[in-house]
Amino acid sequence: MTAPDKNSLTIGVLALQGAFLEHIHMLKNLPTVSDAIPVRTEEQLKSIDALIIPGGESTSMALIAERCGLLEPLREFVKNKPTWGTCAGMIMLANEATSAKKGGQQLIGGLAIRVNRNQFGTQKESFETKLHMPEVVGETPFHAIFIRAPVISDILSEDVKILGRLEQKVGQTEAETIIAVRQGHLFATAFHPELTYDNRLHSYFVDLALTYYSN
Ligand SMILES: NC(=O)CC[C@H](N)C(=O)O
Repeated sequence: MTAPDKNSLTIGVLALQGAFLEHIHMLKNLPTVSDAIPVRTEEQLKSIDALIIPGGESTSMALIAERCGLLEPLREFVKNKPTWGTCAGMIMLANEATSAKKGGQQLIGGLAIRVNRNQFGTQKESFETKLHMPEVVGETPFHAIFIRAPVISDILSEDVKILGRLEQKVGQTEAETIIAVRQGHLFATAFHPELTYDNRLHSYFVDLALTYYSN
């Protein structure tokens, strides 16, 4: 792995659709981030050390990425650069998705999980809950916002580590359902951490990327 010659990173946020500005604001407050930029072109993708794929609508994001010729460059990027998918971004990073758009939808893939889209129902069924994720954020629980969120229904490789589960049953969805995972340099969360004032998940991801490049 070619190490970027620095101890702070340029992080990109895929800015085709969805909640990308909020991620950029969170990243700009971290001392280990030298720059946080919106990514809309292959050139911008080449200039960053790590990427966040935000929440939004995975079907629209995939269509726009395809039209901009970004789908293949993104597939190459995630092979060896740290990437974090949140909500729709997690769907994009997954190798497989159920409840996908009729006729199928394009994914970037790379993360060996199967996700189920819109697990909790429509916008009305959005909810907030506390999550205990000690390996990610220490002992203080993280306040998580789920908006038409997916869940991780299956883990497809032993390399995938479970980092978070629902603590209680939500509607028809059982407690213990997986909502955060990591596979080496790839990280995925089913909720929207950029919509809180808590930047511990962003900090975790930047540390993951710094560690990845220093090894
Ligand atoms: N908040 C979100 O990112 C929602 C994801 C959306 N339901 C999708 O399938 O893409």
